[in-house]
Parts: sequence; structure tokens; C-alpha cells
Amino acid sequence: MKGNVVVIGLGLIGGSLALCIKNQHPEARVAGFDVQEKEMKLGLSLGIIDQAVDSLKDAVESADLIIISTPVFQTEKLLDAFRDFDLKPSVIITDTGSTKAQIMKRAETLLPEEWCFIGGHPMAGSHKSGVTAAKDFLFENAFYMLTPGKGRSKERVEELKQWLSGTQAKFIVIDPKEHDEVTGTISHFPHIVAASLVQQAKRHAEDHPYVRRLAAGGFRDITRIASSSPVMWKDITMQNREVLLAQLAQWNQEMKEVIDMIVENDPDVIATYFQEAKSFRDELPILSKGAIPSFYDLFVDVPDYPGVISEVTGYLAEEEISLTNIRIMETREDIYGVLVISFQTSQDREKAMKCLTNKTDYELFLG
Ligand SMILES: NC(=O)c1ccc[n+]([C@@H]2O[C@H](COP(=O)([O-])OP(=O)(O)OC[C@H]3O[C@@H](n4cnc5c(N)ncnc54)[C@H](O)[C@@H]3O)[C@@H](O)[C@H]2O)c1
Ligand SMILES: O=C(O)C(=O)C[C@]1(C(=O)O)C=C[C@@H](O)C=C1
Repeated sequence: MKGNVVVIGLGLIGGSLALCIKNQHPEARVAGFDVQEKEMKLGLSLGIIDQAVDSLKDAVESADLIIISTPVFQTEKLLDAFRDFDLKPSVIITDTGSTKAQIMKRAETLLPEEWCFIGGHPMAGSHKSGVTAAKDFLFENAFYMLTPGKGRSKERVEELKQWLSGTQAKFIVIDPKEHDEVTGTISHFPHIVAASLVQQAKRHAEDHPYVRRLAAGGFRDITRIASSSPVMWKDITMQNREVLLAQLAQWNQEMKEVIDMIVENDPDVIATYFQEAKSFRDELPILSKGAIPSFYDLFVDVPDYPGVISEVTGYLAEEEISLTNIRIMETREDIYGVLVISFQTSQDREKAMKCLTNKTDYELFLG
């Protein structure tokens, strides 16, 4: 497609979308605007945008597609500011915010009816922020939710999907309230739990210095998302307050039941509790992105001896399989360590599985 695209908020998500649009629509011109000058400079030098925006007014007035990818309260402020601008009647405005109900309400009350606002939320990301973390494959196979709002024609939604087709995401049209309920359950509430686990460990660390040193493996996995942008999550929490309060009330009840279970100390009941959770978790789709993996990870159970990483990467290199990241999740003298290798595509991960199955006895797991 041809046209002027403006990405406002040139961070992880805005930068990744800019890359997807540039790859898929080389004839489009992608401009970037950010309140932090350095993000625009970096975006330009990394080839993520074609142009850094000097005047937001001029940029949005000549835009065919506007993508707002800022923390959600800033998105509302920007929509408000747009009312003073003379946008093209054919423009499509979308956002990437993790909450949708409040933004859709604001868009519907603030913007003139003829401007086409379609809410958006790609359900993939990372705990990293900023344009340097942007990746063109970030949304591959992920769900990308769209909330078109009242009176938006299917044609305009299709047009937006065309613009975003380079994401290789799976689009879902969803009601904004339903969106906030679902993301409240599988994204926003887990984030609060992750942050509270870290807070609890921080308190314990005051009396038990080993907590810091030994917090590895499982603790790091379950709390990874607590390293995400605090500003972004402050906004999400405040916008999805009602849903989160309801979830927290249920969680309190769940914890009361867990306390009773542990007080009663019945081994069968305790095992069943974990078994039920394991079964539901194990049945979640692993090959499509979403709430669980945001990259293609392969877990290799390797013995802990010097040179094991170069052995594994050597096998992959022989077959020219490229990986994007490698790390040891846990190494202790008496157990097998787990090597986590990340790949850019599911095909690379499959090739790696075949290669390592042929050449080693190591057990392999998908994330
Ligand atoms: N991080 C994720 O995993 C993820 C995934 C999907 C959606 N989202 C949503 O996408 C949005 C962006 O998240 P991100 O992870 O890219 O954050 P980020 O912190 O990487 O980027 C946000 C950028 O917006 C800029 N910004 C803030 N206010 C601005 C304003 N008024 N005008 C212009 N620029 C402004 C910031 O300087 C920053 O560079 C958020 O609404 C978030 O809820 C995040
Ligand atoms: O993978 C992560 O780090 C994320 O937290 C990504 C995640 C999620 O909860 O799944 C976070 C917020 C976004 O709105 C969408 C995706």
C-alpha cells in the first residue's frame, strides 16, 4: 500500500509496527513521533522509520494511517489534541493500547464521527521497552485484537488489516468490554501477581540475603513480566480497575482455599490442585503466540559441563540454523541445567529440534 503513516510513541510496539509496515509496504512513508527525542533519533538511525516528525500537526494532517502506541492515558490525551487538527477525511486512526473500553469511549465522544478510529491491541510483546527492542517478527502468529467501534465498516477494518498484514498476526474483532475482561484475566491480573511476588521476595530479602542470589529458575520465569515498563502498567491498571478489583476478590478467595488446603495437609487434595493447574496450562496452545511465549523457545536439558553450549550451538551452526538468543536457566552441580534457545521463526525451532534429536540424547521441550 502507498501513503503516509505516522507512528506516535516510538517504543517497543510502535517501532515493531513501523518495521512491519516498512517491510510489507515499501512504497509507504513511515514517520515517527515520540516525546523523547532520542527514540526518534535511534528509530531513524536503525532504519525503523523513514522520517522523524518535527511538527505533530503537519504529520497527522498529511497522514493516511495514524498509529498511537503510547501508554494508554497518553493515547486519550492525543485523541483529545487531534480535535484541533485538520485530518484527512480518509484517515484511519488506530492504537495499540492494552486496554480498550475507556479508549473506545473517549474516541467515540472526542473525535468527529467521520474520522475512522479502530482500536487495536497486538497480544504479543516483551518486558523490554523502547525502540531499540523493536522487532519485525514480534507479532508473528500472535493474536491482534481490533475494536472497530460503532459504525465502522468492514471495508475500513479490512484496509487496516492490509496495512498491518506484515505483522503476520491473526486478527480478531472483539467488543472492547470483552477485550478488557479477557486481557484482565490473562495479562493484567498476572502482571499484578508477578509484581506482588517480587515485592514479597524483596521484603524477605531484607532478612534472608540468599533470596537475591538464589532467585533463579522458576522465580525468574514467573516474575519476568515484573520487569516491564512501570508507566505502561500504571496506566493499564488504572484503566482496567473494575475488572482487576473483581479478579483480586476472586484471588483472595482462591488464596483462602489454598490456605485451608495446606492447613488440612491432605496429600491427595494438594496433588490434585497442582494436577488440575498443570493440565489446563499444558493444554494451552504453544505454537501460537499470545499470553505465553512471545518468541520461539526451545528448552534443552543439557548436562552441566564446560563446553556444552558450544557443542549445541555448533550442531545448529553446521545446519545453518540461526538462533536469536541463548541462556542457561538453571545450573546446579547435581541436576541437569536447562539451556533456553530462542529462534526467530517456528520453522527454525522445528529444524533445531530435528537436528538436536539426531545428534544428541538431550531431552527437548517446547516453552
Ligand atoms: N510492551 C508490551 O508487551 C505491549 C504489548 C502490546 C501492547 N502494548 C501497549 O502498547 C503501547 C506502547 O507500549 P510499548 O511497550 O511500546 O511502550 P514503550 O515504553 O516501549 O514505548 C512507548 C513510547 O511512547 C512515548 N510516549 C509517551 N507519551 C507520549 C506522547 N504523549 N506522545 C508521543 N510519544 C509518547 C514514550 O516516550 C515511549 O517511547 C502501550 O499502550 C501498551 O499498553 C504493550
Ligand atoms: O510477553 C510479555 O512480556 C508481555 O507481558 C506481553 C503482554 C502479555 O501480557 O501477554 C503484555 C501486555 C500487552 O498488552 C500484551 C502482551
